[in-house]
Amino acid sequence: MSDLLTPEADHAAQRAHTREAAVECRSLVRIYRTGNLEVQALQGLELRIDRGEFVAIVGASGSGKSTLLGILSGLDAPSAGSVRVDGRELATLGAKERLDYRRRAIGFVWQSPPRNLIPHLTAAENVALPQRFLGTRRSARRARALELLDSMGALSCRDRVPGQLSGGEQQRVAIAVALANNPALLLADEPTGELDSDTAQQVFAALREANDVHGVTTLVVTHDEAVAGQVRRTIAIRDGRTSTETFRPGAEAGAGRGSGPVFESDEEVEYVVVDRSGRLQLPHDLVEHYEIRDRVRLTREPGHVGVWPDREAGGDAQ
Ligand SMILES: Nc1ncnc2c1ncn2[C@@H]1O[C@H](COP(=O)(O)OP(=O)(O)OP(=O)(O)O)[C@@H](O)[C@H]1O
Repeated sequence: MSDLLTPEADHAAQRAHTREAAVECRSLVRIYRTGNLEVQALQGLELRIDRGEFVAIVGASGSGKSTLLGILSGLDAPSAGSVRVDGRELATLGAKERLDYRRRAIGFVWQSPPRNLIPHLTAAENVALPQRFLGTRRSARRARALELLDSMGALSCRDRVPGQLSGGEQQRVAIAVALANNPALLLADEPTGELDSDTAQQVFAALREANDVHGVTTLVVTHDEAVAGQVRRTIAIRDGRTSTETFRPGAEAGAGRGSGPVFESDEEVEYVVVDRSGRLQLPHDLVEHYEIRDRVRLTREPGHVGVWPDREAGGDAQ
């Protein structure tokens, strides 16, 4: 809250907010229609990610995570709202611009290793291929492919086809492919979902490397708490909206932690997202724990707002 900040800190916070974000979604809506059925997969989602951030997206099955990635990757378009990536408004892109956006601005890693690579090409050829779309010369393509494979710890895989690689090796090659055109945004949908925990750690380390060394803004959808626990910022999606955010200042050192409603400690701070109309969604476990029903009572306190279960509605004030 601004009354807790010094004027300098307040200005710095404002400057940070007006800087162009890598990703900015405003009131994002995606409705799927099949016959008479309508599913609102995204229901006014708000999201801002700064350049160079590494963010994990978590949420129950069906909460809208893949739908969001589909839109950010340019494979799908929103039904309403605005989505800007690296300065481009995606909702209004034409077909040609969309293809150009997908080739230049986005790197994508799917959950299933075989889906990421072309089976009859070697690892080096897979990494070289996307660069052809940008007209990069053959020798430069090969050199960049080897450099990226090396940085992903997969140089020894260069002359093997995907069928001769383990699942973890395939995913590390897939990250190199995703980085080939120096994208603004690296998206990964459950990239460790089909791997054992040791291999998952190696693939996750490769994603960190992509973010740290190559500086690419990285967004990873994951169910894996061990993975989410190592990311500085985790955003939870519930019912098609961003609901909570958890910051872990110690995450860079690889300090994994369990999940749970943690408000504030030396290591972890949990925030609830407030949309532009002032709406917020209380985490489910708090709603249950404090027996919150229908409405809450708000109190103005110095420097913060108190949220109280409504006694008349049966809640037990804490
Ligand atoms: N092509 C589609 N047609 C109709 N409904 C869809 C389609 N794709 C997704 N949905 C619905 O939209 C909602 C969000 O789906 P989405 O795949 O984005 O969720 P998710 O959080 O990625 O789930 P999971 O973790 O299981 O992959 C779900 O109710 C899903 O059934």
